[in-house]
Amino acid sequence: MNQVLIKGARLYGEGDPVDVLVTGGTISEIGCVSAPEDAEVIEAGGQVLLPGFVDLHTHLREPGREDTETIETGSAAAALGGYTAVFAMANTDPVADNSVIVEHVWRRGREVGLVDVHPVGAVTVGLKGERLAELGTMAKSAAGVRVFSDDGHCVHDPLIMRRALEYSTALDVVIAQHAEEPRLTVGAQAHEGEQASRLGYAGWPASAEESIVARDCLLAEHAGARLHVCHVSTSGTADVLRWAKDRGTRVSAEVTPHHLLLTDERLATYDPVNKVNPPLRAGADVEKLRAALAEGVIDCVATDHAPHAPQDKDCEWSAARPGMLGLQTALSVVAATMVETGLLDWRGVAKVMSERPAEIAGLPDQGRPLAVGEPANLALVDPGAQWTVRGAELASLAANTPYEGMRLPAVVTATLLRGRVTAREGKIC
Ligand SMILES: NC(=O)N[C@@H](CC(=O)O)C(=O)O
Ligand SMILES: [Zn+2]
Ligand SMILES: [Zn+2]
Repeated sequence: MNQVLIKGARLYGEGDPVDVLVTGGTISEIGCVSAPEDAEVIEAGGQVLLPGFVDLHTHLREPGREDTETIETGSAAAALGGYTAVFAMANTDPVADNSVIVEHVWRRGREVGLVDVHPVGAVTVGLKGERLAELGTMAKSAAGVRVFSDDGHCVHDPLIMRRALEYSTALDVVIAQHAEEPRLTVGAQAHEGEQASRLGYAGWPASAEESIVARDCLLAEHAGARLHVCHVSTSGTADVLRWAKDRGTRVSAEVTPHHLLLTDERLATYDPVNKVNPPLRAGADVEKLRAALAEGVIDCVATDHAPHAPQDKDCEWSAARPGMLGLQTALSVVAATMVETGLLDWRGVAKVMSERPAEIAGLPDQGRPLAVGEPANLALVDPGAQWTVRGAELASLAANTPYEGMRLPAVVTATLLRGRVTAREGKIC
């Protein structure tokens, strides 16, 4: 049986270094272990061992835009970023609104084998917001869809959203909402505020997000359903989430690394690499989002990894597509914004990047404790190392990273999926 020995790792960055032996797909021994014959040995030198990361929000672009990302290249980016499971959004072409597409994505992910690729099913047919898609058929398909979202679009019709939430309770699935009241964002190009006025962009108001989140929390509460809020970007949304959670609403939420680090000040260059939906917000929002994540008001970090072709990004701002790469930089941005600031320790990072997202999506074998008998889905992180981001060197087919040339802390040095090394020292295995 395949064996891997991780020598001298600090579990969750705590205590003295220990050796972790992985046999088959399982952690078989923790302590002082001498290397069995034939075991692959990883010298950890005191690095931080965490459960493999789980991304609830990834765009892999297959089928339809294989020129920007495929399940294979996106899986490689995920493995290099420390991920062992990703949720592939439904806004592909054709849309993942039926069991044929979700089963294709699921099977292709298995064939590539670098990360568990879980397809997200669309809530409405063709993401049009008019008719519910066949949620039950997708949930019962081989792909076993557990998360549904029209991401890229908001399920804005309250009657359709109510029906989706009610239907979801019988299937025990979660509806993930891209919260954007479309009537409030017609022509919107940037966060509504001083910067947008100065640059002459139509504003994307915070209330477009907050009004939908408040509405959906109430709809979910009345339906007894589970709601997940995608890419929270405003301070007011954090307040609404706290209010809803205090009432006992079954709501969870994610924040992206870019909304934890970047502000709309970046827009001064007019470079569309900074264009994203929801838009980069003000400094006060960023501060509030970090605090809300540290407190658990926001449950987890999700990348919203959104690859785009050069011709869709290197153009006039208003014509450019929104979205930015995220899988390979997420851990480092979380280290910079949450760990170096003292807001989270590494155990906290395990919670927001692995344990909570696995719970939200109902994955039984991810986000598990680092203990004997548990599945060996692992990420090894060198907390003291730094690296310089180069879009062209990332595994994604696209290169639209907003962190180009930035020096970031913390490097993922190895990733294990069910005991198999998928990435090591920046290379795919
Ligand atoms: N985040 C983005 O700006 N873009 C996403 C869609 C989305 O997440 O809303 C995309 O698919 O490119
Ligand atoms: Zn979205
Ligand atoms: Zn998205």
